[in-house]
Amino acid sequence: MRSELFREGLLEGKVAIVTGGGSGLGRAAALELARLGARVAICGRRREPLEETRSLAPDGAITVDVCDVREEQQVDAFVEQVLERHGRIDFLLNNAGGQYMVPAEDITPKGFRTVIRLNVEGTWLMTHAVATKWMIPSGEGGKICNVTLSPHHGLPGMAHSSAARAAVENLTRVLSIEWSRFNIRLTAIAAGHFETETLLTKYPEQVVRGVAKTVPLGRLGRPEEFAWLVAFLASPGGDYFSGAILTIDGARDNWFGPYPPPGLADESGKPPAEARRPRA
Ligand SMILES: CCC/C=C/C(=O)SCCNC(=O)CCNC(=O)[C@H](O)C(C)(C)COP(=O)([O-])OP(=O)([O-])OC[C@H]1O[C@@H](n2cnc3c(N)ncnc32)[C@H](O)[C@@H]1OP(=O)([O-])[O-]
Ligand SMILES: NC(=O)C1=CN([C@@H]2O[C@H](COP(=O)(O)OP(=O)(O)OC[C@H]3O[C@@H](n4cnc5c(N)ncnc54)[C@H](OP(=O)(O)O)[C@@H]3O)[C@@H](O)[C@H]2O)C=CC1
Repeated sequence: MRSELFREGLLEGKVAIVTGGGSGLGRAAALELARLGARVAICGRRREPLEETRSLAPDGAITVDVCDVREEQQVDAFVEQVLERHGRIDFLLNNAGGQYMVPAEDITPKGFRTVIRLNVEGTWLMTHAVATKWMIPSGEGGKICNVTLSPHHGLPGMAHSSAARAAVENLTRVLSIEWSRFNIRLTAIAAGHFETETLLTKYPEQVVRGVAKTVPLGRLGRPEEFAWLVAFLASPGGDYFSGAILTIDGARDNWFGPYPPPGLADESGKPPAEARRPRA
């Protein structure tokens, strides 16, 4: 299948890594990069979903490795394997991540560490390995894109993850400065609510039922909308983006709920305006 948006061969010759490529946003991104001609290496903890992603891509476009991004030795071995196989790495999407929903007072020290370790340490280990094994010594640089969370003003029930994603966004900013001398460009995509299978099945039913109503556009994002942004960043169109946090969330960061709020609009859907007072 061809990309619905971009020209064929746009990413010919490029090599990309997508962590967590076996499902949801990671799968959508890996498939779009592969459709555009990139060779894509995906990883995750379970082989089966990764193989399924591979089976959906053009023959030979996607390779699969089991790798837990929290484990330093596995990350090193994975990156070395990709370099052995493909000889270069142009683009890294740190998509593997997540959390569980829980009131903050019920987060145990182990639970907090678990979420920080996956999102912050996992992202860091992969970023550091790709930079030090290829992007810096090759002299070629490259692009690294992290996945974070919108809303930035805090997501109740996800205190651990809100903290972790803020850390990843600042890491993105500081590395975009430090590693500009190596021509490494870093961005973060702050994703709002996307209709992935995990989002629709992992969280409590009442949360899933109501989540679109917390988005001004009134709907969840579609995985392909995320994948198009990733492909754009990987393409020459993304060459001058660095240090930027790109929020893709149907305006969720700026408001909590559909706009106009229910009950406030007139019959045509128009929000109210105050009457002008006569001048004294
Ligand atoms: C509206 C939503 C917006 C959507 C955003 C998205 O990101 S959608 C996409 C989202 N996608 C994802 O999130 C995908 C990736 N997420 C994951 O793999 C897991 O959610 C993970 C981050 C917990 C890591 O898993 P793991 O296998 O490494 O860890 P483990 O299972 O072995 O747990 C270790 C410790 O964590 C704690 N703890 C864990 N769960 C709960 C709980 N429900 N309750 C309470 N506590 C919990 C507990 O302390 C446990 O230790 P214990 O008590 O067992 O000794
Ligand atoms: N869907 C949404 O609305 C939003 C999603 N996000 C973020 O976007 C990313 C993708 O989300 P989504 O596709 O919805 O969720 P998924 O749960 O489908 O994706 C997470 C992927 O990461 C992999 N993964 C998890 N832990 C590890 C690990 N330790 N090492 C390697 N791979 C791992 C999982 O595979 P496996 O279990 O086999 O390891 C899975 O394929 C996540 O970071 C998520 O938090 C952010 C905001 C909103």
